[in-house]
Amino acid sequence: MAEITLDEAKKEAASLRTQLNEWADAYYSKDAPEVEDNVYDQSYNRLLELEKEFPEIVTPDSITQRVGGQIDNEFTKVEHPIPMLSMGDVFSKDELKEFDQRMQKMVGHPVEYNVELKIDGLSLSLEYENGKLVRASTRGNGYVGEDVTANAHYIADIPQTLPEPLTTEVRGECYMGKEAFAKLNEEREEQGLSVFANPRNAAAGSLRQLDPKVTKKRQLSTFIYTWVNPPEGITSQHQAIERMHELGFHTNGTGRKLATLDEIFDFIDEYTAKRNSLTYGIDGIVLKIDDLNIEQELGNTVKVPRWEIAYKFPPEEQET
Ligand SMILES: NC(=O)c1cnc(N)c2cc(Br)sc12
Repeated sequence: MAEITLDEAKKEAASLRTQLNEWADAYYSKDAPEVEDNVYDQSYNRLLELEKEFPEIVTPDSITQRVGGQIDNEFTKVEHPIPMLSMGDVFSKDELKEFDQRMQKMVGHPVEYNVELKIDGLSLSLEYENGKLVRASTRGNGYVGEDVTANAHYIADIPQTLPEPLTTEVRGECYMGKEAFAKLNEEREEQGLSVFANPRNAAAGSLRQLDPKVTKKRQLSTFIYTWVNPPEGITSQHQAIERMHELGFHTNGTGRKLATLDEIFDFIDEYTAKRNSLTYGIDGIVLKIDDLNIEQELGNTVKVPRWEIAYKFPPEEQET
């Protein structure tokens, strides 16, 4: 950590707490996230770093002292032993090239990527015991999330029972399609209710409901893209997606295993052009090293996995 004085640490910590409280309130109390998960996580981790370096600056009301790290609410808390990390972002093809060079340097040879759409929703974990859905949870701060199992029973594309008695965990994105979003806001406007700013907020507000009957009335969907503990024989991300699809999970069929940057750039150009015509929101493209063993070897930094990156699109022009 760069050398800073106690006084500077106090000032920076106070500023981080104010900002994090505002973001957490927007996310947890208003279902209107103001920033992406990884922006929130960076500030939260910086505050943790300062409080670790200068324990005397910790205050009882600091957001790091709260159960789950955020404003507590009525949801049962769920620990994520394998954290639901966000992911690093890049905003240009040059930066993607640097990422690829970094991967090749670390791995020692060229790597293949599974390239997938980055869905604009909120992260969701699904846990199964002997093939039965026993728990669904949000990411929360990545380490502690909220139990939304009762609501997950009302999301049509989530398999409540698997065709095999697997005890396993998968993760993905809960989202609201553009059509369902427009219909929901139309209904809310007719009822004189506030409207959701975007499908992501609508999905958050519909999944993070204390009353499952409200979730039941909303048309939520999922795309599942991570197998936390894949069975023997599943050695690549591409294979994991295919097998999860066979087990009944709703996976996004656009993923491709690509080996060259030119192919990846073509994929980015293709979905930049297709973005507005998709029935769901995307905010970028995700590159993941396809070989799961390499992913394991590379592991994560304190904040994000080393082996994947999100290429972010510019914000969508709002239709006037
Ligand atoms: N395809 C994917 O891996 C993917 C899609 N959509 C997202 N919002 C995210 C977020 C993380 Br973290 S990974 C991922």
